[in-house]
Amino acid sequence: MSTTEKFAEEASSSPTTPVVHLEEVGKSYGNVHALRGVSLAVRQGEITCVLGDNGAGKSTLIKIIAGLHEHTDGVLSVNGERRTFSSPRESLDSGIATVYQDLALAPLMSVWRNFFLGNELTKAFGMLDAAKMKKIAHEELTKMGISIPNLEQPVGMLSGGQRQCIAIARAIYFGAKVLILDEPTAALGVKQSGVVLKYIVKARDAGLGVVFITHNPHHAYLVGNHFVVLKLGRVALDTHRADITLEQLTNEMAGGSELEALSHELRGIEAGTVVRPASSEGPVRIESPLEST
Ligand SMILES: Nc1ncnc2c1ncn2[C@@H]1O[C@H](COP(=O)(O)OP(=O)(O)OP(=O)(O)O)[C@@H](O)[C@H]1O
Repeated sequence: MSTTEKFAEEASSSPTTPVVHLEEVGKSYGNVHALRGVSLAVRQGEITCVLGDNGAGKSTLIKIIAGLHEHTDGVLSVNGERRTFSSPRESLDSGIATVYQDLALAPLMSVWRNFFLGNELTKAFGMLDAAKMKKIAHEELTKMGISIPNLEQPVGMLSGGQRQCIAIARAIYFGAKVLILDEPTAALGVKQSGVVLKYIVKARDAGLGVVFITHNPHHAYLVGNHFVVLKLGRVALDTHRADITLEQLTNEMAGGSELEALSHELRGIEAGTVVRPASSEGPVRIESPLEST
């Protein structure tokens, strides 16, 4: 069975009560309505993919759940309890771990120090228990199948994919119930993206509710159980895996009618003439019928 088929097969699970629930949530920055009437149910043991183009409101949504911004409308509940987080610590204390694309770890610190960052183990007289932390970090990373030969290495020397995987393993070890991943594959190549997607699936299989923010419908469809597409701050689509194909999801992301218009425009360009500049090294200019008015 191919990895794609395996992910697809694993990505079907039964619905449970939402661990994080947004009902008609809105957020305004002065006159700017970044989010309006957004409802979202995040369930444990499921990967909820939140997709959207630039400016769709994905970051704002994460910031509300992660405690960086307070919502201005609607209701946010965690485990059925109404909440408004006024700090990231409050969100973390509720079992919600957020991994940001660039800020996941401290680049100059070693792998094991990063694993325990903010949760350091101490022994007598408040001394750091380095030996114990190294041992646990090694065991936990190995358990996840993450192979980092030297845990003394600064995290900044690792690949972006390895850094994301360490951040995911750390969240699982420290007992997160919900894992929010902010575009974890955006800066990665195909192979590294695959590795990170594998750990996203592991986090789900460990029982976490995963919120996977992405621009990429292909990555989302490989692992997702539930898909929410945001457009201009509103939910444009909220559906489950059984009810949508990759093609439909991709089309939805591109925006059905916008895609139609683009395809029309491209047909026009194809029908145009290619004009080479005098210097053969210069850019190729395509004269399209759309330009010649
Ligand atoms: N602090 C802020 N003050 C004013 N407007 C903001 C602020 N943060 C976001 N916005 C606006 O809210 C809207 C949604 O932005 P947001 O960053 O949440 O979108 P996004 O989907 O994360 O986009 P991207 O993929 O580009 O990061 C945008 O119009 C943006 O300009």
